[in-house]
Amino acid sequence: MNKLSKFIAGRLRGCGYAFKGAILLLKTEPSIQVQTGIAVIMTGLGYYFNITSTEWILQVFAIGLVMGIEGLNTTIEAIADFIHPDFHDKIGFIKDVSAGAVFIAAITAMTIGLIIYIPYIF
Ligand SMILES: Nc1ncnc2c1ncn2[C@@H]1O[C@H](COP(=O)(O)OP(=O)(O)OP(=O)(O)O)[C@@H](O)[C@H]1O
Repeated sequence: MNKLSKFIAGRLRGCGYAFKGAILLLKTEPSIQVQTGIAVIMTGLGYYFNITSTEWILQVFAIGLVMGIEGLNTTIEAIADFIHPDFHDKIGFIKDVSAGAVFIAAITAMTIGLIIYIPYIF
């Protein structure tokens, strides 16, 4: 196998692991399941109100932002629990700021949603 084929095979294997990770998140993480439900509802609303291409881009971006950061939050929680299963102030801080990042993304997504849909509803 030459260098390029090895490189491509490695990237494809990486995509496979990443896909497996996304499926694991969907199967095991309640917050991701809720966010997937919200994403489906928002997609339905997008079709119902026939939102513009720019609004679709913003909506898809907002959904991806929240779910991506939630995935990272899950990872950080899992690492924290693995390296230090007992109670520790530092672990509490790490988990709190990680959850804070999800909160910021969620508020951003909610604001985008309100800016898009308020003019269609009222
Ligand atoms: N080992 C620990 N040491 C100190 N504080 C902790 C520890 N584990 C959890 N906490 C505190 O409890 C909060 C919730 O932690 P937990 O791991 O249950 O996350 P969660 O937000 O409930 O995550 P999920 O619902 O995604 O499992 C943390 O943000 C932190 O304040």
